[in-house]
Amino acid sequence: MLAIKTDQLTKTYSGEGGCRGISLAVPRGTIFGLLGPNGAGKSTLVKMLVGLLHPTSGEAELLGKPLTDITIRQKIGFLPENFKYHDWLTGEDLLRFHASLYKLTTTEIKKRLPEVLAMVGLSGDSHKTVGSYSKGMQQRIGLACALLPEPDLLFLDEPTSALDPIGRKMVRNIIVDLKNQGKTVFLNSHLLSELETVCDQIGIIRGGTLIFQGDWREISQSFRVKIILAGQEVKDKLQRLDIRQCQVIASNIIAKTHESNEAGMYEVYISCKEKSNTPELIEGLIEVGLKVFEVVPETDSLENIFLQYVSDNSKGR
Ligand SMILES: Nc1ncnc2c1ncn2[C@@H]1O[C@H](COP(=O)(O)OP(=O)(O)OP(=O)(O)O)[C@@H](O)[C@H]1O
Repeated sequence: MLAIKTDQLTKTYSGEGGCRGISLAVPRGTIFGLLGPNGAGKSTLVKMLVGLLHPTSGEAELLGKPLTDITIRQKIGFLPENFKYHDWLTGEDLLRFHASLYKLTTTEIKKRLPEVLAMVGLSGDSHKTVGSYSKGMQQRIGLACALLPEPDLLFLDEPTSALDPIGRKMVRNIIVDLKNQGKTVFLNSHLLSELETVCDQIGIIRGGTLIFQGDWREISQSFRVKIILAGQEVKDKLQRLDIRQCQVIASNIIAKTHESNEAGMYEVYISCKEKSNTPELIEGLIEVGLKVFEVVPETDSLENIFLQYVSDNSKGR
């Protein structure tokens, strides 16, 4: 069962910008992270999905219903990127207002208000006006509004941009709890280290086009080793190195031991298909007469993969 399904979804602004031909499938009960450089089209896509923008073309379904079915919005929570709430309302008033938009009953409001305030850590501040809240508190109350209807699908656009590390952890916990309850979370964030820890799948968007969707761990299977070594004719020897499944990515001299450039201490990055290739690699380096001082395994991070995708011309326009 899919929580989100889009088919060639497109939104352009007078024929420019926005995003084009987005075909996406997000399974229910998962956490999906959308990544992309500034101006890539992430917010445009989210705004179309939550009904704030009409697509120029293409189709989409949320929780099995077409975007045009507005009843489904009662099951959807949304925290916008540029949140700006009514300054003069208290936190509680704002929640009541959103509860009325969601058409929650009096009984549901009575139960849900204290629950969401506790979830976002604002129980003691609900009587204060939103205008007196700090930016982080405003983001928290926005999240509380999005959580009000116990959403089956929650869209969070940069949910932690104003939060301190404690607030970020709180959001992470909320997201993981929702997933454990079978809900779906669609996250838009530049904080890749956060996405890395929670997301089941990611989508990478560049220049308005979706250039990757899937489990980022599957494309991070190759791993690198950083090796500090020394010797004569290091570059030649590295070129002659013939180790199965291993490839030298870069070698930089970090200290000269003689006047000649040919001898010195080098920092070498080598990619290996599998971790089990490492002993063979070290043996190979020693066999060609190099002295190995340090071997540091480096697993690919989501940040590395993202940078590689958005800078690689072969992977999108
Ligand atoms: N209202 C608008 N009118 C005209 N162009 C727009 C409008 N909104 C967005 N765009 C353009 O569409 C493209 C995608 O913008 P969008 O805000 O969706 O990107 P984003 O990935 O969310 O960026 P960021 O990470 O900076 O928030 C950009 O080129 C932007 O200039």
